Amino acid sequence: MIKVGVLGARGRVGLEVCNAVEAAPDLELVAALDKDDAIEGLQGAEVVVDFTHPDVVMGNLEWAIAHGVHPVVGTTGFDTGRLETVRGWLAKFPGTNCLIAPNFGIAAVLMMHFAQQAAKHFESVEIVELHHPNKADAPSGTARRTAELVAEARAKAGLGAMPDATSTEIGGARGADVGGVRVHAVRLSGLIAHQEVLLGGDGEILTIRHDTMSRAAFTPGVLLGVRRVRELPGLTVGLQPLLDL
Ligand SMILES: NC(=O)C1=CN([C@@H]2O[C@H](COP(=O)(O)OP(=O)(O)OC[C@H]3O[C@@H](n4cnc5c(N)ncnc54)[C@H](OP(=O)(O)O)[C@@H]3O)[C@@H](O)[C@H]2O)C=CC1
Ligand SMILES: O=C(O)C1=N[C@H](C(=O)O)C[C@H](O)C1
Repeated sequence: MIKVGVLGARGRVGLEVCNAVEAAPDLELVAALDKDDAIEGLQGAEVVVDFTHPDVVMGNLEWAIAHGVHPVVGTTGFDTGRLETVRGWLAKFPGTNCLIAPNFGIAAVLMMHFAQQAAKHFESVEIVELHHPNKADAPSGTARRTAELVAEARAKAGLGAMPDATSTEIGGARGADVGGVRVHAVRLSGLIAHQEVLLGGDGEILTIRHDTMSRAAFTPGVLLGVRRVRELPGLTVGLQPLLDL
């Protein structure tokens, strides 16, 4: 049995994770903590799942890594600076590993992977992410990571800047620039989490779309991370390596 703690246990995703851990025969839910619960309640957990808030996740990670609890992190807001800080903490505690994935949905991971593969074949790529209006961060962690993967693939293929004649703009109209890839964020009641990657070339458009229909969609990927994190040394970013992609 793997002893699992959950941070953000009363949140939209945390609730689903607690239910999934409790239903899994090889996992034991030993702590379900939310805002205002002392983090020391994680003592005794081997793995901690974090679905909290970008403002608090770094403090949670610092505590967990220093106490030998392997974090599996869904909370977003990670840029290269934050990832470097986590690597620094892990270097001080080499027995502890950490998995940070901007999206635990298997289909979402495939969408990112397909976008990365397709990127080198197209002159233009833009990303539109669409989420529920309670989301704290924009653009989404998934969109940010997709843009980074697309930018890496374009650089590797020797592609330069995308065509764009915009010379007059109301601020924000062309979205955020993530490594040269434009990312547009929609916040709309009724949505959960959705993304389109638009790839344009010579007389052809390829659209790769992903839709999250229920937050239970994140739990198989989270449980995969919980089962595997102890054998993944250091920091792993994204679920791709666990899916043999
Ligand atoms: N990687 C992935 O696959 C996915 C990632 N996410 C990300 O996960 C995060 C959470 O999303 P979601 O569940 O929708 O958000 P919610 O706001 O529904 O849940 C977050 C929960 O964490 C609680 N919380 C706040 N601070 C702390 C703390 N210090 N310790 C413990 N709990 C705390 C919140 O309490 P209170 O409400 O009182 O502040 C709330 O109950 C976001 O960053 C989101 O982008 C979401 C879906 C999938
Ligand atoms: O806040 C959310 O809801 C989600 N957050 C993650 C992100 O920012 O990419 C994953 C998914 O999009 C749902």
